[in-house]
Amino acid sequence: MQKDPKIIVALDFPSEEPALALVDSLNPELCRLKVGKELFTRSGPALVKSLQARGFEVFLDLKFHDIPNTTSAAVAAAADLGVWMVNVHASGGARMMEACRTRLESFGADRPLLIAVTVLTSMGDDDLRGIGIDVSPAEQVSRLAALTADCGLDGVVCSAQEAPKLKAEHGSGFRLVTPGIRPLTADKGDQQRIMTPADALRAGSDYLVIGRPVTQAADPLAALEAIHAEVAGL
Ligand SMILES: O=c1ccn([C@@H]2O[C@H](COP(=O)(O)O)[C@@H](O)[C@H]2O)c(=O)[nH]1
Repeated sequence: MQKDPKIIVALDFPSEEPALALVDSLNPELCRLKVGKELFTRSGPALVKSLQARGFEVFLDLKFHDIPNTTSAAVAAAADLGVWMVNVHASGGARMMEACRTRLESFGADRPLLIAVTVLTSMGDDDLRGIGIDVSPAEQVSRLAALTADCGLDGVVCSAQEAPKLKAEHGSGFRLVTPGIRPLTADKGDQQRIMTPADALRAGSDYLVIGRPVTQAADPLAALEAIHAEVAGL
C-alpha cells in the first residue's frame, strides 16, 4: 500500500453487491474506503472484513453520538473490527470524547484513529440558526475542533474551507478529514461547504472524502484516477 493515501472513497451504496463491484476495480494504493450508515446497516461487519481482506483500510463513518458509556463501547467495537479510523460527534461533549479516547488506549498502537465531526459539510448559516447556533459554520467548527483537541482526539471532520484556520490553530499533527469535495465539473448535491480536491489539499486537508463524484460517475475508476492525477504531488 502507498504510505498514506489521501483519498477516501465513500461507499454510499444500498447493498454489498454494487459496493464490491466498484471496490474490485480499485486499488488500495490509490485510496482508502469509507463505510457509512447505509451500507453498514445493510451489510455490517462482514462487509468491513471483505474490504480489509482486499487490502483496503476502512474508515467506519458511523458518527456515534450518545452518552459516554454507550459511545465508548461502540468505538471499542469498531477497534475490534480493525478499522483504520472511527468517528463520533464533537457535539456529544468533552466527557463523551474523553471516554472514547480512554477506551481506545487499551488497543495500543493498533487502535483506530479517533476523530470528531464538527459541523456537517451540508450545513450553512441558516441550518445552524435552525438548531439554535447563532455563529457561522467556521466559528462553530473552530469551537468544536478546540474541544476535540483538548480531549486528545486525533483530528476532526470539517470542510476544507475551515482547514487553513484549523491547521494554524492545532498544527500539522491534528488530522483534518474533509468531505464536501467537488471536482469543478461535479454536482454540488446536498453539500454546501465545498472545495475542489487540489484546493482542499492546498488548504491543509489531510484526507479527502469523496463519494458521488466517483461512485455516481459513468466511469468511477476514470473519475478516481482523474482526481488522483489532480492531487498528485500536492
Ligand atoms: O460533514 C460531513 C461528514 C460526513 N460526510 C460524509 O461524506 C460523504 C460525502 O459524500 P459525497 O457524495 O461526496 O457528498 C458521505 O458519505 C457523507 O455521509 C459528509 O458529507 N459531510
